[in-house]
Amino acid sequence: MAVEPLSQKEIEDRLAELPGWSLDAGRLTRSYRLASHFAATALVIHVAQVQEELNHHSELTLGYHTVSLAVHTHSAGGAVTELDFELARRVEDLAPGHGAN
Ligand SMILES: C[C@H](O)[C@H](O)[C@H]1CNC2=NC(N)=NC(=O)C2=N1
Repeated sequence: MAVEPLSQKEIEDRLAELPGWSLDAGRLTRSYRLASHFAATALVIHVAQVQEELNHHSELTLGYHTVSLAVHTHSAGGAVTELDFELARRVEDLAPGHGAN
């Protein structure tokens, strides 16, 4: 997968397809709310599994009933790349199964 930095327009175009995600301080970010702390913890484990599969890792934060992600591509000097969007799409696909919104 290419690790070239995406342009602002490329980022905006991709974000338009990912409701709930935004660009904050140079990172793709999203927060999910879960029904319980255990549900939030289960989502963290699932996301960690996908991150290991992709070999692409976010700053993954577990709150009381929340899970937050912030991701950019270290090997691209901290730019946002397609690898970040690939992770975002995978998490968007699995989150509903956890009752996340
Ligand atoms: C050695 C290992 O493949 C690299 O450090 C991977 C690990 N996870 C990563 N995660 C992110 N967000 N960016 C990277 O460049 C990256 N590189």
